[in-house]
Amino acid sequence: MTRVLVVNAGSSSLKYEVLDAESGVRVVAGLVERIGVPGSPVPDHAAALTDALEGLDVESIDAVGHRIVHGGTVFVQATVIDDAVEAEIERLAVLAPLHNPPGLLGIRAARAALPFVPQVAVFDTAFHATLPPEAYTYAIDAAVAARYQVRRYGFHGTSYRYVTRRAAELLGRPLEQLRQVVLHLGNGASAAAVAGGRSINTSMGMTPLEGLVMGTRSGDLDPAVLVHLQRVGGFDATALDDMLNRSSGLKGLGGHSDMRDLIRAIDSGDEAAALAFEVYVHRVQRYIAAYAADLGGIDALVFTAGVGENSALVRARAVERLGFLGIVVDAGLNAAPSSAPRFISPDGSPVAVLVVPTNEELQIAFDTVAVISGG
Ligand SMILES: Nc1ncnc2c1ncn2[C@@H]1O[C@H](COP(=O)(O)OP(=O)(O)O)[C@@H](O)[C@H]1O
Ligand SMILES: CC(=O)OP(=O)(O)O
Ligand SMILES: [Mg+2]
Repeated sequence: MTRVLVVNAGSSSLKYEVLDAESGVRVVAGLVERIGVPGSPVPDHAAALTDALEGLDVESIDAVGHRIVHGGTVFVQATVIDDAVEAEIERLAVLAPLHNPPGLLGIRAARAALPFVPQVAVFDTAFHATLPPEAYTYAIDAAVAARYQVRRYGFHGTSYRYVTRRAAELLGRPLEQLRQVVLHLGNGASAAAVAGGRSINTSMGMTPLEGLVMGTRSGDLDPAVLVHLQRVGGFDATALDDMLNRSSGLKGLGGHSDMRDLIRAIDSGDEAAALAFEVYVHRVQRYIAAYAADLGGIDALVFTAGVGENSALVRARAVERLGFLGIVVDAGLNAAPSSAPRFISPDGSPVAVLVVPTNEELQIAFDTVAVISGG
């Protein structure tokens, strides 16, 4: 039996689990949400982590798996952490300012608390190492891109790997034959086009800022907006970074980063919140259609993560105009509350639409054991 402690520092959450990597059975599970959200009792990831580690029986743990968001071009698979790996993750933090720093806090806290236990980093970027050049290349001056290592990476890869396999099982078809569009809609949100289990496009780019509208992040933007704000608004790099990553998205438009809070505000008649929701849904819809085109057709559309798993309203609105692609949801199936993986398209639909709860922790535990056992 191999007991793995998994630490998943999301941008607004800390998820930790101790699980038996052979059976997948959970021994301990904890979730701290709304980290840093105004009014929340949890100010930052460090506080959340200290509380988490205090409650654990460290003697029983054989390995620790850490979710690390940015692995750059160096880490294309899960890697045992030593001082050099830790330093490289720190160097990459500038490319994932909301994520690599809490990920590092997790590594440091766990290495201090469990100094003799192997620790493994499992990277969000790794799954997207298969992106073709036409998907990972930005159309900027190639010399500038090369000099500053500007390219797209993509994130949420651990989630995509787990969810696409589960979807294939549910469909009863080989993963290798499926064209899937997956929407990972959490606080951070992205879409991926997955052909035969390989990522061929994804909406996040060099950093987890590109693509969909998120809790506090803008997603896609005309880059000239940044130039304008620098020239006319006096914004410097820090101010831009802060605005785009922390005070944009649903929060910037509608005053709430958390989708539950946003929907509550809409229900009470808040027009700014309603506009934020429309912009969010419009963007999701566009990526579904674009990725169906990238794949040359779509067999399955899969919703996952906090919003994708729980908001029937977001799912219904996202596919509302996509009937021309064969994408429709059954209103009753979509609205039925459930935490199980399930179909929400009508029987016999040309495109299967599914809700598949992600399990990054389980995937990280498997990957951790595979790495330390040399598999
Ligand atoms: N029942 C629900 N309806 C709508 N949104 C929900 C629901 N439950 C959770 N969410 C949303 O899921 C998001 C958090 O997703 P999660 O995947 O946990 O985030 P993280 O990116 O931090 O890992 C929040 O916006 C939250 O409001
Ligand atoms: C990469 C990313 O945005 O992660 P999360 O959704 O957990 O914030
Ligand atoms: Mg997450």
